[in-house]
Amino acid sequence: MPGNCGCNTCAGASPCELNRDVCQLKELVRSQGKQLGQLVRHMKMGCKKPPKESTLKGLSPCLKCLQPDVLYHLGMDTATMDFPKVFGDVRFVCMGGTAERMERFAYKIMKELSLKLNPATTLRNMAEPGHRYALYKVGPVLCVSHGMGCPSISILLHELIKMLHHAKCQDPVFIRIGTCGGIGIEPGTVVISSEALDGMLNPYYELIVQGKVVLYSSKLDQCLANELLSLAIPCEDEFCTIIGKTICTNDFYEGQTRLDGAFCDYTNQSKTAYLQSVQCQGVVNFDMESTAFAALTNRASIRSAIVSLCIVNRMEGDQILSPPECLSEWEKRPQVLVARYIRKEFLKRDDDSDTEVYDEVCPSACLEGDKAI
Ligand SMILES: O=P(O)(O)O[C@H]1O[C@H](CO)[C@@H](O)[C@H]1O
Ligand SMILES: O=c1cc[nH]c(=O)[nH]1
Repeated sequence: MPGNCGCNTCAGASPCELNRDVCQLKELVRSQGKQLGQLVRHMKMGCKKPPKESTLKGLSPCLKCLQPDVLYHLGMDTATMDFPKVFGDVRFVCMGGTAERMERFAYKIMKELSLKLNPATTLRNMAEPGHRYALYKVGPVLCVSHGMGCPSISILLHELIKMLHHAKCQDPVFIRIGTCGGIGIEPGTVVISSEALDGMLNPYYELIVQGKVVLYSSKLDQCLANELLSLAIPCEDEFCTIIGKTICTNDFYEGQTRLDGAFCDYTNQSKTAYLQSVQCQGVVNFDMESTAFAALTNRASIRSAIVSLCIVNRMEGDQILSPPECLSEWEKRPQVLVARYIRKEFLKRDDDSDTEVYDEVCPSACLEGDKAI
C-alpha cells in the first residue's frame, strides 16, 4: 500500500522511521562530501610541486654552507629536524614579549581556525631545549615569545628567518603583538604602528658591525597596517584601535623619559615638553622592539606589522596602575584584531580547506602527548 506521499518507497513507514532515514541519508551525503573535499585537496597537493626555495630575500650566502645549521637559542638544528616537514606550511609568525601571552594566543588561534587537538594533547613549546624563547605551532601559525628589547628580538628573528628559509616557507607575514606606553592615549587602546622610529625619531635600526655604525630602514608595511586597522569594528569592539608612529627605545625608564626609574637626571617639566613635542610629530606610543623587528623583517622582504596594547598614558603618569585582571583582559584586544586578519587570510587561501585534512599535515612534533586528531 502506498504511504502518505503516495509513493511505494515509504509505504507503511511511520514519520519516525522516515525521519531516521532522512538523517541517515543526510549523514551519508555529508561524509561523502567530506571525502570528496579531501580527495580534491590531496589531488591538489599531489599536483603541486613542493617549492624549491623560500620566498625570503637577501639572506646570507654563508647559509648554504652550514651543514647542519644550529639555531642555538631555539634549541633546533637542521640535522635532527626536518624543517620543510615541520615548518614548511608556516604563513604567519606572531611574536610578543612573554611566553604566557604567546601560548594563550596559540590556543586562541587554534579555536579561530577551528583546528582541534586530541583531548590528551597540549601544544608543545618547541623551543624549550633552547631555554630562551617559547615557540608554539598551530597549523600555519607560529606563536613565539621574544623577551624584552632589540637585542633579544634580533637574535630570535635571525633564527626564525633562517628556520623559515630552511623550511622553504612562502610569503610569511610577521606580526608583533605587544604592549606599549601610550602618548596621550587611553590605557586599553589598541595601537597599530605606522612607522618604527629610533630615539632620535629616525626610521632606522642602528647596529654596530665591525666597529662601524650601520643603519637599516625600519619602515613598516603600510598596506598591512591599514588592512589591520580596517578589521577593527568600532561599533562592536569594546576598545578603540588607532594608528600612529612608535618610538623604540633601549630602556623602559630613562629611555622613555620616566620619572620612576632608579635614576633620573631630568625634570617633570622637561619630560612633559619632550612628550608633547613627539606627540606633535605623530608619535602615539613607546615600545622596545619595533625598529629591530621592522628592520630585520624588511631585510628579508617579509611583510610585517605591530599591534600593541597601550597599558599606560604617559601624559598622565609613569607607573602601570591598572590591576592585573584588567591587564589580562585587555591583553586579548590586539589578539582579536590579529586573529581576524589571520582567519581572513587563512580562509581566503584555503577556501576549500577541511579541518581534518589540515590536522593530518600538522606534525606531531608540535604537540605534547598524543597525535592531533
Ligand atoms: O609586552 P611586550 O611585547 O614585551 O612589549 C613591551 O613591554 C616590554 C616592557 O615592559 C617591552 O618589551 C616593550 O616593547
Ligand atoms: O610604558 C611602556 C609600557 C609597555 N612597554 C613599553 O615599552 N613602555
